[in-house]
Amino acid sequence: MAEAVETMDGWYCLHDFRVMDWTSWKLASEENRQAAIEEFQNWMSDMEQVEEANNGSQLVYKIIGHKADIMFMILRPTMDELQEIETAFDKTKIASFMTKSFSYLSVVELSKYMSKPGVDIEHKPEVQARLKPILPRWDYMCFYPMDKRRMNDDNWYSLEKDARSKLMYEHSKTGRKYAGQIKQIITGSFGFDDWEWGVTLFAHDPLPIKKLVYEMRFDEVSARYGEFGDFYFGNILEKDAAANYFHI
Ligand code: VOV
Repeated sequence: MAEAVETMDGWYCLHDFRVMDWTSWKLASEENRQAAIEEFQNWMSDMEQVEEANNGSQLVYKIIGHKADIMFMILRPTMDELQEIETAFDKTKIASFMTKSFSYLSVVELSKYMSKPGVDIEHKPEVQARLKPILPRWDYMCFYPMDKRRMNDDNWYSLEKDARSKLMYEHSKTGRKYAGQIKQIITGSFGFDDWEWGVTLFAHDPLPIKKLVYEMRFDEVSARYGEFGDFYFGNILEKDAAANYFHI
């Protein structure tokens, strides 16, 4: 029987996608809209204070296309905090002008495929920083969920660990070519959501994301074993730009 690889798990993660009901928003009074925007910006400020205290991190993106308008990516030490944040947002004024289109629950994950046996890397500061990351305020974000295939001869979960490590090494070599252009956060979602991992990529320019995802399609681990869900792509929404975004 193939051996599982040990994972290191960090902050819990919620990707929360909302669709804006622009028609109701337009029908609301200027005063109500203003109050909703101010409350939203205050909510973002409160979240930023949590990040400054290093107790979590979050970003808001404007999703391009019709799958959603806004995505919150929220990282917190406990799953309970994610639930509280989701409910707190649901109770805001602006949330009553939004519907929920999709969500994804996971935990920041690093696997020990690349670590030497007997060496404890989990407590190294650089590993802890990757498990509890302050999200990069980069302009573009791409999110998609994925599985590793279990079909006939292409079953990731019956491959021996050495074979999987070799494929992951090839995967990391492709990824490293994009150092400085793309930051990836892999979150594990076994038991938490419908897919096995969430992939969140951050970039300053959209094109390297396309190039990386395309190039990785040819890595054996993706070509033979990767199954992918819907892709979401967005532009960052900073707190100070929120008034302009919601302005009618
Ligand atoms: C941006 C570049 C980039 C880089 C440098 C990179 C490197 C690495 C390393 C070194 C490791 C293993 C150790 C760890 O860190 O866990 C991983 C792990 C993983 N990756 Fe990755 N990945 C990247 C990027 C990257 C992308 C774009 C994807 C999506 C694949 C695609 O085809 O669309 C992906 C997926 C994953 C997954 C699902 C895992 C966990 C697999 C498992 O079975 O446990 N990843 N990844």
